[in-house]
Amino acid sequence: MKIFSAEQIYEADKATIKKNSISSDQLMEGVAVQLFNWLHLRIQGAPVKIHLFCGIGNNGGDGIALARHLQEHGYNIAVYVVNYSKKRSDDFLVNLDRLKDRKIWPEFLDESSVLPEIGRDDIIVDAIFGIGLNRAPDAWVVNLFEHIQKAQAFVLSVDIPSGLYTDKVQRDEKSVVKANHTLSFQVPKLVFFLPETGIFTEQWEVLEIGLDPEFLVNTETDYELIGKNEMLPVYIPREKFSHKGTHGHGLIIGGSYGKMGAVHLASKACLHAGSGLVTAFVPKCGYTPLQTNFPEAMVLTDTDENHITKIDFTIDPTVIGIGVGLGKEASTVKALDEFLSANKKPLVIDADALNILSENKELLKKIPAQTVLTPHPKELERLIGKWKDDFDKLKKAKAFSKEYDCVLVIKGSHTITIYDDKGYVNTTGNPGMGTGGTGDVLTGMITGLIAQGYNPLNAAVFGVYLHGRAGDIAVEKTGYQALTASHVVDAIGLAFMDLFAQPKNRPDQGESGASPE
Ligand SMILES: NC(=O)C1=CN([C@@H]2O[C@H](COP(=O)(O)OP(=O)(O)OC[C@H]3O[C@@H](n4cnc5c(N)ncnc54)[C@H](O)[C@@H]3O)[C@@H](O)[C@H]2O)[C@H](O)CC1
Ligand SMILES: [K+]
Repeated sequence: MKIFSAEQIYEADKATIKKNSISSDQLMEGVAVQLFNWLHLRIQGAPVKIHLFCGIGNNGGDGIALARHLQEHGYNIAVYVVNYSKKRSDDFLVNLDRLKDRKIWPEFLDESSVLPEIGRDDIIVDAIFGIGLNRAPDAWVVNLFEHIQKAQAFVLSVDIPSGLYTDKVQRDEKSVVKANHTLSFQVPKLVFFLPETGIFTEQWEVLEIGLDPEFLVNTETDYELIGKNEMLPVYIPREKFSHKGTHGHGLIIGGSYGKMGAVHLASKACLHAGSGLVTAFVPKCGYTPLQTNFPEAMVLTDTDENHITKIDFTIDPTVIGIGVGLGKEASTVKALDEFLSANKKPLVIDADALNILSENKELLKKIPAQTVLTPHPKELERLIGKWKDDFDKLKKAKAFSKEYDCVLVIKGSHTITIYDDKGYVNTTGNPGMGTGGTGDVLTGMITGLIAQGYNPLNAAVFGVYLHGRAGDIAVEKTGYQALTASHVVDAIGLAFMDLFAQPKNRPDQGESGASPE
């Protein structure tokens, strides 16, 4: 699913209005009907008090139009106009008049108003600011946000939590409404997926509002949300007469004394992701544990007992995953340098191999085109430098990807894979996966996918998706606390099979997601 910028959403509105020969007011009416249907289906006429806080732009217009539908169906409503500016939008005014025609007089709130009482069991509709927010809200509006928060009532945000920008981070946390649920029009907003801004909505859901499909299909976006629908076309089916020789050979290089489990997990994940063969290249101390515990893997060893000191092998792997459990001994740094100078195979680089690259930036020039790098936030910072906020991080990551022609997998609760100018936002995974070894599993999976013929970008995006899905499947049996990296490996096969499972029937809902908390 494409993630559009605010500018593109405004363009989509214009294209829809033109193509369908409708007015912007009719588009808003369609939105209001969708909002009403969503609420009505859930509260089914219950006498719960609904407080609608409406701004004076089109987000406010949506709220005012929703209020009219609620009133027509006998709901117990209170409507407030948050008068933060004199520049009211035309469609807001049209809907305000319609409301007044029905003898509903909203309460106009400004700096001097006494704020309304809100019960804990009431519902709040937040239609104060939408995607048009372009500067920090005034202090009295921030006070209102705090008042809303203190009520502890259920907050439903219209399109986006008020106070949240679409393209930058709101510095002051109090200047954003914290929504329990956000109904986002037609497309999700990028800010729902970034660590600094995703915290403002617990759940989000897309409401189809009938924007022009041709515009949506033909417009390229900077970001894409990755779910099953995006991954199914990427999947490479197994051919009947294929054999282990046609599914590639993944080589996992890493390990050091006390960190051999990382290689075990990555190699196993590589095989479970479908690599025909897997070889682990480790210091000598890894030979016996790997051969004993993981019979499917072949094992090659360094001459050194405890660390990698020279990467020397005669096999011909399809792809190499390097770095898990590697350590940063001086002899290992030298070995990595020599290896990168000679290597011509596709690479997946993780963990200490990334740290070595960060400390020896000249080595980055030696990585092959489209190498996949899988940093967690600290490793990323060492690679690309400190960032001001999440948007700056993405900008720097894109510049880095271009400079070194690499695929950058930014690991997090919504892992974002960056290649060139584009970002792929993952939707699978859960907080149980924040546990030692899951990163090693991901490295192994991406290596295993490249071994089978996936191009590095597809392997990274698909690997991240499957990894999260495997975690989601595994956690159903273990719970968050007990989930381990081994459980994730064991569920990789189920994650593949889940691609072809029939979706559960949820006719009333669009695509949706929840923040991990
Ligand atoms: N395709 C769609 O998604 C549709 C969305 N709709 C809704 O329209 C809003 C966007 O409406 P817009 O009028 O452009 O913006 P806002 O409602 O967010 O209004 C903001 C308004 O106020 C000005 N402003 C911005 N920041 C401040 C500030 N800090 N203080 C005071 N004033 C401010 C700004 O100039 C705007 O004029 C979208 O989110 C949806 O809810 C449509 O209903 C139809 C299609
Ligand atoms: K809003």
